[in-house]
Order: sequence, then C-alpha cells, then structure tokens
Amino acid sequence: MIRFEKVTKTYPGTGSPALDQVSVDIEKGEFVFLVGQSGSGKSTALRLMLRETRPTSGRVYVAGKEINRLASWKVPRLRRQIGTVFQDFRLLPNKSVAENVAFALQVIGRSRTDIRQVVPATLDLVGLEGKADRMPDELSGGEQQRVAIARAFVNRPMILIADEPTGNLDPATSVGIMKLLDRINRTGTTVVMATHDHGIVDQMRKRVIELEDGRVVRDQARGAYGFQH
Ligand SMILES: Nc1ncnc2c1ncn2[C@@H]1O[C@H](COP(=O)(O)OP(=O)(O)OP(=O)(O)O)[C@@H](O)[C@H]1O
Repeated sequence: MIRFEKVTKTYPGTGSPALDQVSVDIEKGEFVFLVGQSGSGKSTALRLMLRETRPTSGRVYVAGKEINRLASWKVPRLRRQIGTVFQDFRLLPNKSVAENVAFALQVIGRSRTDIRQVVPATLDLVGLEGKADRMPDELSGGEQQRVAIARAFVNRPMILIADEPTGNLDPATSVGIMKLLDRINRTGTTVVMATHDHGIVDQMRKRVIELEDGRVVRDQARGAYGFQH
C-alpha cells in the first residue's frame, strides 16, 4: 500500500538528510508505529506519503503509484484517499461536531443526502453519539480527537496517517483513542502512526519501524517502543 524505495530527503539549506536511503514496504491493512527521537524523520516520512514534500532521491509509492510522478491536479485525489489526524486536533472552531465531519464530505462534492446519512453513522462509530451539535470548545481533548478521527475516516480512506494523535491526551483517554484506531484498522484501513508514547506502543504490539537520524534502525513485527528480544 505504501512503499519507500531508497528515499532520501534533504531539506534545502540543511547539511544532513532528514531521511537517508529509507526503504520500507507497508501492506494493505497493516498497523504500523513509526518511532524515534525528535528530529529522527517521522514527520518527514508522513509528509512524503501525502506528497506534502518530495524526496531528494528515491521513490514513494502509494497504492501502486509513484506519487511524485502524479500530475499536480491528481494530488487532491491522492489525499482524499488518505485520512490525517494530528496531535492538535485541528478542528474548525466555529463549526459543530457534525459540521466539522460533514465539511470533509462537502469539499469533495458528496451529496447532502449522503452526508445526512454518513455523518451520524460515523459519529456513532467513534463514540460521539449525542454530541453532534456540540462546539469543539465544549468537548474534552479525547472527544475532540474523536471528532478529528471521524472527519479523517468519514470518507473511508485506504490509509489513515496519525502524527502523535495521543500527544495531548492523558493515558486513559489515549487508550480509548487507540482502541478506536484499532477498530478503524480492522475495517481494512492501513494505519501509520508516528508516536513517542511508549505505553501505547508496548501495549498494542503492532509493527514498529524505528528511525534514528533519518535511517531505519529497526523494523519489527509486534514490537515494543524500545528494542526487546
Ligand atoms: N521544513 C523543513 N526545513 C528544514 N529542515 C526540516 C524541515 N522539516 C524538518 N526538518 C529537519 O528534518 C529532520 C527530521 O525532522 P522531522 O520533523 O521529520 O522529525 P520527527 O521525527 O517527526 O520529529 P518530532 O518527533 O519532533 O516531530 C530534523 O533535523 C528537522 O530539523
């Protein structure tokens, strides 16, 4: 589903590459944690998958297409197939919960009838039944992240990219968010999550790809945050 072939990314004006000859293959339906110290290249890897930045050399494939060869008018279609969730939720503050989720469908031209059906179903799925008319500032952090996940998933993307989704949440709330991401993964959506959260990674026992100074230093099935035999 996602393939990096000897991907190197050097940002202009910087000496050492943010990613250095990275090759990884992520299959459809996998759940993958991307770990590593701050500055090790995790966000750069995620941004390359979305074509928010381009590799200096090497190739990035998403769903069989080399995404850096896509014409720019096809990039929105690529991004439509990839849901994104961030540490800071990024909700629209002046829209209700339901409107935040509906907006993701409006911008891609889905019909009002569709939207009226799909939004409540998705809010139920993420555990926000009864909260459709709340505003983001009336919600807890965990609930706001559930809205963000509903928005990312409402279009049933092939891939969900999550960059530190539990970074602003307490451990108990984080567990709930991870259960939700796990449930989404079980529907067949490939999940790639960058995180510093040791507890979560150790608990979930999914594939772990560890970066250090832009290089893959570990790629382990059912891994922990730190290396364990
Ligand atoms: N836009 C940019 N311009 C120049 N250098 C950048 C840019 N973005 C990232 N870098 C550099 O690339 C390297 C990798 O950064 P990246 O953000 O990918 O790491 P990260 O593992 O996601 O870190 P964090 O855990 O802090 O989010 C760092 O040295 C960083 O300073």
